[in-house]
Formats: sequence, structure tokens, C-alpha cells
Amino acid sequence: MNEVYLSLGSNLGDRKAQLQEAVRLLQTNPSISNIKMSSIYETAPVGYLDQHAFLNLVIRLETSLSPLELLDICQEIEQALHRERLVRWGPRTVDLDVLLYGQEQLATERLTIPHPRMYERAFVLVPLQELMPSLILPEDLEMQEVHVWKTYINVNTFLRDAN
Ligand SMILES: Nc1ncnc2c1ncn2[C@@H]1O[C@H](COP(=O)(O)OP(=O)(O)OP(=O)(O)O)[C@@H](O)[C@H]1O
Ligand SMILES: Nc1nc2c(c(=O)[nH]1)N=C(CO)CN2
Repeated sequence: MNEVYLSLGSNLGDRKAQLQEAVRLLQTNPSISNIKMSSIYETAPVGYLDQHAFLNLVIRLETSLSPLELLDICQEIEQALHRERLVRWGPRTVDLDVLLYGQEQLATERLTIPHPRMYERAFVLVPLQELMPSLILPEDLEMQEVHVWKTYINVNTFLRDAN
């Protein structure tokens, strides 16, 4: 089994419902187990600023899928939730990025692990630190626009939460 960390984000439409659907689709995959989630954070947009605030979280899971198989699953979920790529770093119904896959280091055209921009992103590192308390945040990280939006006891509570 491989331990994997994914970053999830949404800033278009019903942000929480889309994150719930993405997590539900991951949970129903027979090759994925033991999903743990961080709190959900509301975060100011980074990179492309003229867009709505995001909801972001990080999840840890175990999987027998290879890194590329997992990327395929993430991209299928983005497609199922009607993700469109119109602007780089622009608005999205849902975005799933592979942050870490065990101790794996990869730099291919389709997939780079660890995710190349994760160490500069408070919207990734702050939720990641909840699941990985030994993580030391960079001193110059822009923290002020990253706020806990909601904390769930576990994934099932999150998936049952209607509003
Ligand atoms: N670790 C990774 N996780 C997800 N996608 C990756 C990763 N490494 C490379 N990619 C590639 O990046 C491409 C663009 O991904 P995407 O459209 O989600 O980027 P983005 O979320 O807008 O920006 P960013 O990559 O800065 O988060 C994907 O098609 C995928 O092949
Ligand atoms: N706050 C926030 N900003 C972003 C996000 C995101 O998930 N949250 N994703 C991006 C591209 O991956 C670009 N900018």
C-alpha cells in the first residue's frame, strides 16, 4: 500500500458539494482506502486573483494504484465534475492535485511528484500540516488569507453534511 496526499480545491458553484462528490468518488474506488481529511479552509485565490475564494483541503489515503493511475482517477473526477481549463490557475469546480506519493520522486511530462508548487502554497501546506504535524512551514508563507472554514470528525461526517 502506498500513502498518498492529495490537495483538493473548488471555487465555482456549490464548492462544498463538489468537494464532497470528489471525496465520495475517491472513497468508492476499490483501490483506495483509509481516507483521512484535514479541515476545510477558505482561501484567497493565488496566481490568478480575479476570481472567487476557494475552499481547500488535503486528504491522505492508501492505494495500490500507481502514481499515473491515481492521476487518471483524479482527472476523471475533475471531468465528472465538469472542470474546464479556460485560464491558467483560473476558476474551477474542482481541482485534485497529487502532492506526495510515498517517498516517490517523479518528473515526467504528465506528473511531477512532489507537486512542484506545493511548498509555496499556504492553501496546501496549512491543511497538509494537520495531517503531518512534523511538517515545518516556511517562515515567509503568506498565511493571513487562509482560514478554517469547517472541521469534520471524519470523511463520513463530511459526506453526510447536507448544508
Ligand atoms: N503532481 C501533480 N498533480 C496533478 N497534476 C499534475 C501533477 N504534476 C503534473 N501535473 C500535470 O499538470 C497538468 C495541469 O494540471 P492542472 O490543470 O490541475 O493545473 P492547475 O491546478 O491549474 O495548476 P497547478 O499545477 O499550479 O496546481 C495536468 O494535466 C497534469 O498532467
Ligand atoms: N486559494 C487557492 N488559489 C489557487 C488554487 C487553490 O486551490 N486555492 N489553485 C490554483 C491552481 O492549482 C491556483 N490558485
